[in-house]
Amino acid sequence: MSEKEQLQALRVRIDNLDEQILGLISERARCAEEVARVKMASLQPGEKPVFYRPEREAWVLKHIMELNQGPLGNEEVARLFREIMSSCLALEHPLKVAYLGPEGTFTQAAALKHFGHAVISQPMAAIDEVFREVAAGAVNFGVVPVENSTEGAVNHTLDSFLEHDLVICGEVELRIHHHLLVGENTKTDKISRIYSHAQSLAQCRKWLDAHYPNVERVAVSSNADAAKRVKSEWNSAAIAGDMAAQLYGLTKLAEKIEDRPDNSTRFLIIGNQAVPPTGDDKTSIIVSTNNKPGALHNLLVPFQARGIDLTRIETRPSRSGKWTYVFFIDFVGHQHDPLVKDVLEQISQETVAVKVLGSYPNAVL
Ligand SMILES: O=C(O)C(=O)C[C@]1(C(=O)O)C=C[C@@H](O)C=C1
Repeated sequence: MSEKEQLQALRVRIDNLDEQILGLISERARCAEEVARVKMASLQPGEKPVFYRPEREAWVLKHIMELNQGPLGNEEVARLFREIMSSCLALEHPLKVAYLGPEGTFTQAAALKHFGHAVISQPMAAIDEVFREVAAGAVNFGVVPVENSTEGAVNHTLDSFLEHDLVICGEVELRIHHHLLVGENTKTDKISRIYSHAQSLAQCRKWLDAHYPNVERVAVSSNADAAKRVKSEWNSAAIAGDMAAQLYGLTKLAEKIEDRPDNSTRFLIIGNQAVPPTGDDKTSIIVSTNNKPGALHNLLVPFQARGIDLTRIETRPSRSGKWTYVFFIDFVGHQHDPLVKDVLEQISQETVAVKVLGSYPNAVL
């Protein structure tokens, strides 16, 4: 067979497979519509339907990854199914999600990675605004950054939990790749200013010291804002990611300039809905202790005694008294697990206050 004939035969097979895939996706979507009808029909008076089920979504994605035998990688197939589920959920009920904007930020990329592209995503100017939109019920969920592997905690997010009564419903981790971006009018040999968010400038500090030691570094409100500014300036560049580059039509003068190749950011999904256990969960709590010697040690011993793994601990000023602190603690397990219930009971006896921010599935993707 000639190359042309071979390609033709293969394309006929692909067309045939696509038709079958389309038929199956449509059948799945009809099932999701049916699921929505069942959810609506079984509501008690005054009860609101819960269309989005993160525990079920986590199960579906893990199941697909377990079944997958290639040649596509696990992450790739999970991403495809994430989008199918996102479209099915939008048929049931379109989700509104607020994120730390503007458009083109890594937080938007995290929101789309977690919910898929069928959500209605709304950029907010500040982390606190994301919390307020969710608390007011203007959107179903919010997405905010909480920690970066190079730069540590995002304090605005931690502090917002002290002011709002919201639940953590999920987490998403994103590999952060920064690029040096320029516009079509930029004179690349005359760059005198580099814009980016302070955290991104910090994540690229060594690269900047080596390549642009004498260029002014200007911290702005987001990487997307940085990208927007360079469009109209001929002597400046921005550090931002792929989404911002695409959105503002910038080109990459240098790619992946972050100092650490494993640079990642963890984001939280905040909402009003408690998530049932999946068997692979994490719980986040805030604890305030007496300002006494050994308070932190006493707080941690009950976890150690039960073999519960702590995945993170952060300290922040409590805002209710000078030199008093609260601890943000993440650990493995769900608040309904007997062992976790037990540890929460014990620490609530030994501390001033314990607040469970939520139990949620470990990030699948
Ligand atoms: O199983 C459900 O409850 C559904 O609504 C279906 C479905 C899906 O498409 O698989 C859609 C949205 C939910 O977030 C979880 C799963």
